[in-house]
Amino acid sequence: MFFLVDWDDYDAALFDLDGVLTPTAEVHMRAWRDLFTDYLTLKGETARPYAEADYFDHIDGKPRYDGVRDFLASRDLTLPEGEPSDPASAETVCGLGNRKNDFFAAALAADGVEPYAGSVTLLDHLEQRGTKIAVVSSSRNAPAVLEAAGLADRFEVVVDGQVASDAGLPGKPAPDTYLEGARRLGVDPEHAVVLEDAVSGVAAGHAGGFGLVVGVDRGVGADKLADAGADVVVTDLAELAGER
Ligand SMILES: O=P(O)(O)OC[C@H]1O[C@@H](O)[C@H](O)[C@@H](O)[C@@H]1O
Repeated sequence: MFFLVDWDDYDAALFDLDGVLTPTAEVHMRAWRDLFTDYLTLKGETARPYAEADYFDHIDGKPRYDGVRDFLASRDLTLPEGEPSDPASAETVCGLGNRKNDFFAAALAADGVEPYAGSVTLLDHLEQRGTKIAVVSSSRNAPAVLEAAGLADRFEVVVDGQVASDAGLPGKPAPDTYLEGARRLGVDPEHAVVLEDAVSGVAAGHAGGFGLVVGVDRGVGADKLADAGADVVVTDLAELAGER
């Protein structure tokens, strides 16, 4: 059998979470749809209604408030930034982001989350061969999602949205959070693999000079991931769990 990655060439793998290890990109996607559909309707805005493509084009993979700001900009709308502590009722970038988080948290509590089976197969494979692993997620919910999915104990290094915000690191598509993940693992980015399902995340891995960027196509499209800098594109991480 032919495998796409020769793990002997790399010391570490840095995984995005939502859409790569767990199917929670869909949960985020629905929460964003609920937020912006309500928001545009209640405002009586004449702006084009929210559509599924908006998630992939403006929001996917980015930190919470960047997603709000970038979607509003796509409709020529601006709001005051506000503060992360803003209540969900506040009409600010942070308030809307926190409103979306209420939708996300309710769905996570109601439905729980199971990791992708193929992703667990790859994690087991890497653990067996001693390859270092980390999670690099834009989400402030990453620790809760890892816990709910039963994956928390597998990762000593987790760079999430809260860690990035505390350290003042710009979010994806900037490479900084992935570079921080590599630094915390003690590996050279050239000898590490980034695994990402979002265009913004693939672009971050590419900009960071990582040895290999794997695009995981969960609906974005292989062409878009390759255009953003993915070296290989797979649809299931089990495709990478073997020796070449
Ligand atoms: O959970 P948070 O902190 O609101 O972060 C949201 C973002 O988290 C990312 O991991 C997802 O890929 C994004 O699409 C999502 O919008």
